[in-house]
Amino acid sequence: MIELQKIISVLEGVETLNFKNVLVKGIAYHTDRVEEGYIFVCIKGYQTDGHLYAQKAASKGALVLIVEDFIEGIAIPQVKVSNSRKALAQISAYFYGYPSKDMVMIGVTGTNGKTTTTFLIDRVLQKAYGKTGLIGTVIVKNGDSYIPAELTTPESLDLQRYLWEMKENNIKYTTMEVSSSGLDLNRVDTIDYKIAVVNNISRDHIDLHGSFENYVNAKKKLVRNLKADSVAILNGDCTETLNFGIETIAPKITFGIKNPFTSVVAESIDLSKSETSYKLKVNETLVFDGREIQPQEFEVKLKIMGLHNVYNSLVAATVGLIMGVDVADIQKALYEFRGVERRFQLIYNDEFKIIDDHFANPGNIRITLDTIKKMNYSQFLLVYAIRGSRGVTVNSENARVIAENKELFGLKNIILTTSNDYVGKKDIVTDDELNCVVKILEEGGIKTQIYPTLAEGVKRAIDLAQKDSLILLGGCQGMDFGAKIALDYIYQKIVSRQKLSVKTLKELKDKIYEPLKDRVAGI
Ligand SMILES: CC(=O)N[C@H]1[C@@H](OP(=O)(O)OP(=O)(O)OC[C@H]2O[C@@H](n3ccc(=O)[nH]c3=O)[C@H](O)[C@@H]2O)O[C@H](CO)[C@@H](O)[C@@H]1O[C@H](C)C(=O)N[C@@H](C)C(=O)N[C@H](CCC(=O)O)C(=O)O
Ligand SMILES: Nc1ncnc2c1ncn2[C@@H]1O[C@H](COP(=O)(O)OP(=O)(O)OP(=O)(O)O)[C@@H](O)[C@H]1O
Repeated sequence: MIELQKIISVLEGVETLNFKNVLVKGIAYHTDRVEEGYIFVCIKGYQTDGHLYAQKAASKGALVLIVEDFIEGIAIPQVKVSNSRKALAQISAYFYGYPSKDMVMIGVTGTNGKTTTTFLIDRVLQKAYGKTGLIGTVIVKNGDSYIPAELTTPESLDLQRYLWEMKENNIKYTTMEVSSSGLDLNRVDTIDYKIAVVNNISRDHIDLHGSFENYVNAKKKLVRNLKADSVAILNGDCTETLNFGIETIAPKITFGIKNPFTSVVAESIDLSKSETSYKLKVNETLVFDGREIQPQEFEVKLKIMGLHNVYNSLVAATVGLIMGVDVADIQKALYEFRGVERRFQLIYNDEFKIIDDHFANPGNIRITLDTIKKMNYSQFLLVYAIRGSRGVTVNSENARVIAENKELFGLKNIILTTSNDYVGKKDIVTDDELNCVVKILEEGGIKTQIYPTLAEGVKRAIDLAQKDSLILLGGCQGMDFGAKIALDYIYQKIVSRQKLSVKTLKELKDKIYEPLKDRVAGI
């Protein structure tokens, strides 16, 4: 229990009403989580206003309200601040004893690749140091245990609690995804990142931020807040990302594959097989935390495919190098990693291949198609599930990138579907969303086959597949519905073609569903 006076001493310019120095047991920003003796922080949100729930919070036992406007008729102490989200971040960090100060915090932002890159970095650090923390879109991992994540970057209160739990578990290295919303909505205020990574910047989340400029500006907060003894790791092939360099006083390390003058570069990249390989070259002496890493080169091999994963693994290797991890451990950790679900995930690799990918924004679509161009296959089939609820602008931008890559698509080998048979009401694809995609593809000279349900679309692609075809399940496929439909259908087809004994049937089932067994394969 902490005195209210002490907690609010970390806030600037507060005004109080009915002040009493009560003892505080906890903090909540949602009424559902309020308990006796808690502070309730009233946040003016996008959907509703937390101030409207103050009475309910008080009746559940809240002892104090943090408000942006005093609320009449509630007798408990009220502390008025100019920004409740900011205040939530500050009091949460104080309440949990600033746990991040005892850890090396690594923050990864960027439009694409945050999840994969954080998993890869975590793998490298885990190999070297044993217990590590990882926070992102898929999971929150504290050493050996993990829970599914609610957001990419948790709300500040939850984030501080996770970090406190990690500190209690003696975790010294935590890697986390830092989303634009996380930065914009003060979720990571008070966290000092020792290493900040900016993977790449392209258009995304315009619906959340209002404009691309606002989105980029939100992301820049990550490097702006770095101290001089930290480091910014920037993608040297992406001009938008390189611009982040002038926003920070921290030293910079660049990585890339196109610009041979980046600090760390990947050369001789081979994407033609089911495994990826390249030569990592450190072009200059890297200095971090009193360590000097001399120019050198070594081989990197990956089980995960795709040009984007060359970038993601370059970042992880760079973090490993500057953290003093042995090259052999870096190589092993990167090679052992089997990928994260729906991130260019190879889910079937037999007479033909099936890859499952988000395919969600222009950057992600472009790099996925660029990778596909470098692969060997007899025929490429794209099952593209349009994103419901994202609107015409987002869907048109995505369709334009597909149309720019016309050379990949022969006659009618884009199968357009919706996931209306699987998603909830709010994600149903509207006629406008479907029509804008069809129009852009047709204007770009690409013909499509349209199937209203995901099940029909996926099955059609499998029926069309020939030896060495490559099927990409891209777009909104729910969590893994597209993958499940595909594997179920392949299983049924094989079973109906052959007379199999129970033992071989089981073997077949195990083999086919293997990639889905452990969907968070990074663990
Ligand atoms: C768009 C967005 O970021 N929304 C976040 C925002 O919600 P909001 O402003 O709409 O909140 P609201 O529903 O209006 O409620 C206002 C306040 O009243 C409280 N309330 C509300 C109802 C009630 O019964 N009782 C109650 O106390 C709420 O807890 C909240 O404090 O603040 C909430 C509390 O902090 C977040 O949970 C919520 O994330 C929602 C769930 C979400 O989907 N966010 C996504 C868009 C997001 O943040 N994504 C990024 C990745 C995307 C990127 O790269 O930027 C991420 O980091 O996950
Ligand atoms: N470095 C990269 N550059 C461009 N695209 C990438 C990169 N890494 C991954 N991608 C693409 O983005 C998709 C999502 O990858 P990942 O989940 O790692 O990114 P993310 O930024 O965390 O996105 P999300 O928050 O949706 O999980 C991948 O399937 C892949 O197609």
